[in-house]
Amino acid sequence: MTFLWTGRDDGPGDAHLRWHTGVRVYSREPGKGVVLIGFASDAGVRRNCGRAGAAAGPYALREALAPLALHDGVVVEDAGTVTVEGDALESGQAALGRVVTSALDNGRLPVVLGGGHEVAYGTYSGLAASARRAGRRVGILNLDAHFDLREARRPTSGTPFRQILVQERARGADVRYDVLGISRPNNTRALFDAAESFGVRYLLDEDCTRAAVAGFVDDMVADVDLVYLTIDLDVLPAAVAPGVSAPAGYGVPLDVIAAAVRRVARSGKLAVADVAELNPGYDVDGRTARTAARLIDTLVAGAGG
Ligand SMILES: N=CN[C@@H](CCC(=O)O)C(=O)O
Ligand SMILES: [Mn+2]
Ligand SMILES: [Mn+2]
Repeated sequence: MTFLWTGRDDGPGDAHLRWHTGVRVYSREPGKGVVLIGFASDAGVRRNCGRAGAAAGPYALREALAPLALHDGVVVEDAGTVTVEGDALESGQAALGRVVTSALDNGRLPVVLGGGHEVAYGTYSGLAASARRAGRRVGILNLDAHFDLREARRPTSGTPFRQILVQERARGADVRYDVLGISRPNNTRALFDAAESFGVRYLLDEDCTRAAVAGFVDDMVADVDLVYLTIDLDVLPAAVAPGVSAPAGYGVPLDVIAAAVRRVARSGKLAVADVAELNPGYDVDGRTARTAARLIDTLVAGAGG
């Protein structure tokens, strides 16, 4: 479904600016600012035996962003949505990758609105194509209760980072993968072993204090040229993020996650970001969508739009 940016209008001019009045259609020309790209998919979640519904995520995220005030001359454009039809996940990820690459090549900060966490393979593919040409080293920072390093017969929402690491190491690329918010009871021993074998650095949810997270983020940022920030909303407590496939029984507090997002956004190295796993069908009064929209606004404001 095509989204129309509409909502409450208090009058003309910057003083009354909101997302729905400020967001423009993506020009596909060189420029600055953020480009929103939807990825309507839950094919990966379904393959991973999760609760379907994340395909409605991009629409619900735009709906939650629309009424928010837009400050400080931030520039946001909307490139529309890549839709995964049926089970055609791989071609959808490739299509998303092409849009991300073109936005990067035009000098923009792509912000992808998922979609299940299978969005990550598409987002990363788009970044990798452009980073490879420029010889830049990429770090992936995943805010997630899960490693998503599953070994599976075919790609799912639980496999994207294994796909990326296997593929990049085979071609000799030194991509770094760090995860904040891992829940020990929600990842099997096999997944912790996979993380160790890939040299993944992580912080458990219980250890995510503001100070620990700040150090963790700074360490990664200092070690890479470009950061891909991926936010799986199930990293948050179920009280603020009930509308996901796998709600957290513990979760990292919102203020800690917001501080991590702000820190990466202000680092000057953020190249691309995505928000994954919003499942509006399980949301409670738009709580998860509103939380996600707030994080996207923090990210966009921090990066300077
Ligand atoms: N993106 C998926 N992540 C999780 C889902 C876990 C669950 O459904 O309980 C995973 O595969 O580990
Ligand atoms: Mn997760
Ligand atoms: Mn995930």
